[in-house]
Amino acid sequence: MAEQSKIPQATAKRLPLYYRFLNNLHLQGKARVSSKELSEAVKVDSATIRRDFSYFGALGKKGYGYNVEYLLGFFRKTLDQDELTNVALIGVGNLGTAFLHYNFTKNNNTKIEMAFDADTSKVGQSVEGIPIYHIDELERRLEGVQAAILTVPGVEAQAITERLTACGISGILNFTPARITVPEEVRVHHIDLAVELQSLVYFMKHYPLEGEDV
Ligand SMILES: NC(=O)c1ccc[n+]([C@@H]2O[C@H](COP(=O)([O-])OP(=O)(O)OC[C@H]3O[C@@H](n4cnc5c(N)ncnc54)[C@H](O)[C@@H]3O)[C@@H](O)[C@H]2O)c1
Repeated sequence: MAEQSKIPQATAKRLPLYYRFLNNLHLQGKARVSSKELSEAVKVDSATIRRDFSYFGALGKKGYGYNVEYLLGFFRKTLDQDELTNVALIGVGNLGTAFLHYNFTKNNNTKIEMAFDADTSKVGQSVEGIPIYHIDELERRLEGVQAAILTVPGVEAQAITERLTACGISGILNFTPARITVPEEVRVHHIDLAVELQSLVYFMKHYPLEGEDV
């Protein structure tokens, strides 16, 4: 990820989005893509796409667009797509089960390797081939896992986080409402659908789209 330190964070955040779309184009045998096409597919305005791409030296030619293979090669290197990050999911309830059914590896560099729950009726089962272990086995099983998805009740989040970080987990995707405290070298991304929905409605009201490319 060395190159990513030189590009703005907002640009870095859009890279997986670009990567996914370009990978699909590549699989369909497309050799090039215009910034307009990209813009419509990933819902990012084309001026932003051009600026983002200029950071990695992909300038695109007028009337030709971008070379899909070149961009993919760049993204793969930057996003470490060739390196798979193993993920553990903690809490196989409504939300957790849905995530286990979703095939993250299809267009991505992450794989849920294992899941944990405290409910003994779930332990020993598997979802889409992903085994569910008892949470008591966390320390014993986490070998080779770098990141975790937290889908347990909020009250359980901090205690589990402490066990995860003690095992060397360096990234947590937190879906619980709890604000978890972690050592400073651990990255936490918090996802709250209620906040996202509220923000969507706010933007719908205050910044209505006019249906044209900005
Ligand atoms: N971020 C969002 O947008 C969003 C949306 C919905 C729910 N949530 C949150 O996600 C979490 C999960 O929601 P849900 O609807 O799937 O709940 P759920 O009750 O269906 O699932 C929770 C699971 O965690 C397990 N669990 C409880 N304590 C545990 C422990 N100590 N160790 C391991 N597993 C344990 C339970 O057995 C259960 O299977 C909750 O914190 C909820 O508030 C977040």
